[in-house]
Amino acid sequence: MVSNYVDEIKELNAPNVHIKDKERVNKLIHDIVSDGHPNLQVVSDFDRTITRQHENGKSHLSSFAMFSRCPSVPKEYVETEKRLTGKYFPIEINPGITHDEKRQLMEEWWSETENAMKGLCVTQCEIEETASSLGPSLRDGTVELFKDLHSADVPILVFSAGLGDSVRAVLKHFNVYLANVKIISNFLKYNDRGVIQGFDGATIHVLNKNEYALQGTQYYDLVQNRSNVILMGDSLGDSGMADGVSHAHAILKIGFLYDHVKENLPLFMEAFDIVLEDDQSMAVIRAILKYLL
Ligand SMILES: Nc1nc2c(ncn2[C@@H]2O[C@H](COP(=O)(O)O)[C@@H](O)[C@H]2O)c(=O)[nH]1
Ligand SMILES: [Mg+2]
Repeated sequence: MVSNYVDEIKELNAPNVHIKDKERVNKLIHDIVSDGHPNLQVVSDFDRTITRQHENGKSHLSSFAMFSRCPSVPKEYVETEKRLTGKYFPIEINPGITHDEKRQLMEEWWSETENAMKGLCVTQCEIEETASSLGPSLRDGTVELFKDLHSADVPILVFSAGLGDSVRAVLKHFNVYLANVKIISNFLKYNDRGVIQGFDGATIHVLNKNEYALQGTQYYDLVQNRSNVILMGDSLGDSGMADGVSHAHAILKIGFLYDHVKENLPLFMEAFDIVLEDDQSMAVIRAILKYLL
């Protein structure tokens, strides 16, 4: 029986892997392995977690950015989206801004984005075609990971503060929008003439995922009896994505760190059990799952 997973799993011994408490990680992996896949669920962020943070040094398009590439999107929206992203993205990844101040600024970003989308006529078909033509690269091993989890009937919640319509389109493009995958995100609301009215339901941004009430959702009913979670995210706010899984027993949190590494590393090591510095793959979660799939 393996007792020291951290030492045994070679992917956890690479120089870009940072673990604050190895004993804790060993215990979490032990509980997840011994309880088996019937007790497991995976909760993952989308933008820059399922998609890569960068490829050949170029950062990747977010799900919102993909929407702005749709042919029907007017120049005014494209310019607004570019201006807002140029203003707010540096704030999002800036470790020197307090949580409360950043939260207010993120709420502003999402609200201004939603207002700019109102009145546009962009069909789901166009969003899917654009995602297919632009499709950002997924982390290496993502398709295999999703297929392995599907074969073992392990639910995956893709919990995104991005644009759910683009998230779904990308997963469909890579044929990983499988029966075990659920998406909770900002989906577009249309009127009966196909005109965008805004987001459907409460807005999810990068700093309120921990408050999003998973209870009462179709996903929550699906995972009632699954007490163990492997959580993956690229933003500090992602570490709270499983807070809504009230019955959770072992929650193993994997954080993908890329921006402002020196300043962010201590914060990420507090928020995540395993921090992967500039790792554009799913190698670590797949190495852990080898023990139970
Ligand atoms: N290019 C744009 N990116 C945006 C915009 N609003 C938010 N965002 C990015 O989305 C992610 C959230 O998605 P998640 O799946 O990671 O939760 C966030 O990190 C922002 O950088 C926008 O208007 N344009
Ligand atoms: Mg993200």
